[in-house]
Amino acid sequence: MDAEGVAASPAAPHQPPYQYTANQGYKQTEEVPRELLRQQNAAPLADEDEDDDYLEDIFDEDEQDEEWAADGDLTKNYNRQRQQLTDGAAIPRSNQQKPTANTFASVDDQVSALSKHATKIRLDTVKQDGERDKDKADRATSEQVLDQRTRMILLQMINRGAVSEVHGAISTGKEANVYGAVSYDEETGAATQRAIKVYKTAILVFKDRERYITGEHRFKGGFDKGNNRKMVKLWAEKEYRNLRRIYNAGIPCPEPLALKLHVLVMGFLGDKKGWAYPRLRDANLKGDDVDQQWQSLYVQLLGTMRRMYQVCKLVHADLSEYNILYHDGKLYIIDVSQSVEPDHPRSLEFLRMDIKNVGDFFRRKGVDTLPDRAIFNFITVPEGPVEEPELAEAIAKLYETRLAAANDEEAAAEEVDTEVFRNQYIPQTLEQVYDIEKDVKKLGLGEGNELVYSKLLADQVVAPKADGEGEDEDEEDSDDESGEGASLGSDDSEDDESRFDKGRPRGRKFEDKDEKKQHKLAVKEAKREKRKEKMPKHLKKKLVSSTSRRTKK
Ligand SMILES: Nc1ncnc2c1ncn2[C@@H]1O[C@H](COP(=O)(O)OP(=O)(O)OP(=O)(O)O)[C@@H](O)[C@H]1O
Ligand SMILES: [Mg+2]
Repeated sequence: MDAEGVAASPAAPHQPPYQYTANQGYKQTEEVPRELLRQQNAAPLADEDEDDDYLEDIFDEDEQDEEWAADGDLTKNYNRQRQQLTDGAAIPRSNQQKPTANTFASVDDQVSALSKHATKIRLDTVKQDGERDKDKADRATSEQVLDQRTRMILLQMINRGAVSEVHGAISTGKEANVYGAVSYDEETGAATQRAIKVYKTAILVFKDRERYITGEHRFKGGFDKGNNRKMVKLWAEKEYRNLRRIYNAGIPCPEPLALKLHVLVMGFLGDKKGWAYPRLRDANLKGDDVDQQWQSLYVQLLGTMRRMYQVCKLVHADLSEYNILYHDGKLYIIDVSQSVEPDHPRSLEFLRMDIKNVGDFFRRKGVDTLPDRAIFNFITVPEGPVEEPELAEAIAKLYETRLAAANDEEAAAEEVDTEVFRNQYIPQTLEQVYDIEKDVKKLGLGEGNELVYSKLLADQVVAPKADGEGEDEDEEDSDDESGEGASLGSDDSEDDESRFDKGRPRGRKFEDKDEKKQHKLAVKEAKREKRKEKMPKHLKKKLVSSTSRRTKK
């Protein structure tokens, strides 16, 4: 293991450390801090293609307002960066029409100006539990070599004040690395820990993720599996927005703080010294009522799942003891990039899988768990509480009804039922119902409860967000006419009329086909008209920067 991140020589702020050659990309010159040089020599970076725009999109100011999402004061951040950059080098203002010739110069200058922060990326400061995984700690060091794009984004984040220093990896995985970071208060100097999740752009595992995206209306028009970089950016964006929903609903999770391309800054779940909370899997409960603690954690989690479904309109879709952190009796939900909305064609399947994983884990901990089907209904039925302590009370009732009926025979029947449930096909739309006539007959006979999708039928279908709800999470897209929650790829959303379908009673499937087509056409036309009136980006930007922008909520 070589000594990464030994103090680098200070960067020379006036010299661009890179030279741009057309069609060859960026070549480093001697002015590069030693640290950066070592990074470049360290390993072949699979991700590093030599596109002309390899770094350009990072500095693309036109896109910045959209790509840079921060909960802090954007204007302040923006001005601070402008200020800091112009301190170091004369930077041509490039936010007018983006003259191509100038952009390259500007990128060089900006890279140069940012390199003065190079020493604040100190990946040698790895904070990992030695007991937990020694190999992993070693891997952390060898795997945390950053590609230039990521490095630039991190420097930019430092420059903008999103974080003050980036430290070593807390976790290195197949799809993402999570780094520790610190933010120092400008006035008091007080340190706050942060976590930065960096999605890997050169990965094959993402292919598997297609199933979470296919059918996801939020990815319509924005998903291009041929382009890893774009895809990973979408993925990070999805995690950011999902986190925001979950955080705003008051569910314990990392606070989403800033996002740029494939790099996400969030609140740190851990102590003041930078030690992360353990995963639920590794939680070491103490005391003489450990069984009781596991039981109440189980109940807590079921409540959280229902809240996520009913309030955030999300199914986690990768929920397990690995994606939950534990601290002091509280469960924190993490890793939500793959979470889907209830109208995703496979959301119920994912929910069932989540329920199974959770149940399996808690059973291993000795918890008397509820049957999967009962939980599935508890989570999906629209009526009922979505807040504590009512949620826990509702679960207690589920236990009571079960106990009242409990005898050996019924317990056995319950087990069979759970097996059946786990293997049952869950139709998500009426078109997917195998034998609709049979099911309708069942309904007529008052046996609708036997249908696995019984809680989701017409009048009970999960309602979409009421108007005005969820606004808080979409401030920066305030011109997005849909007002939709976590939309992605907002520029290419013309084909995204599915969002209008969202949450309509499934009965709409019965609508006359032509009528439906007409409706779609009308919606499309209306959107086209609306776009015509849309202000060009550069004008909007100018206007925005001349007026004071949104303030922190
Ligand atoms: N906000 C946070 N605060 C503290 N630790 C975190 C935070 N986010 C993630 N971690 C740590 O990083 C680990 C990986 O995070 P996460 O589950 O989000 O990544 P991942 O998508 O599973 O990555 P991969 O699949 O590549 O392993 C977590 O198990 C947790 O230990
Ligand atoms: Mg994970």
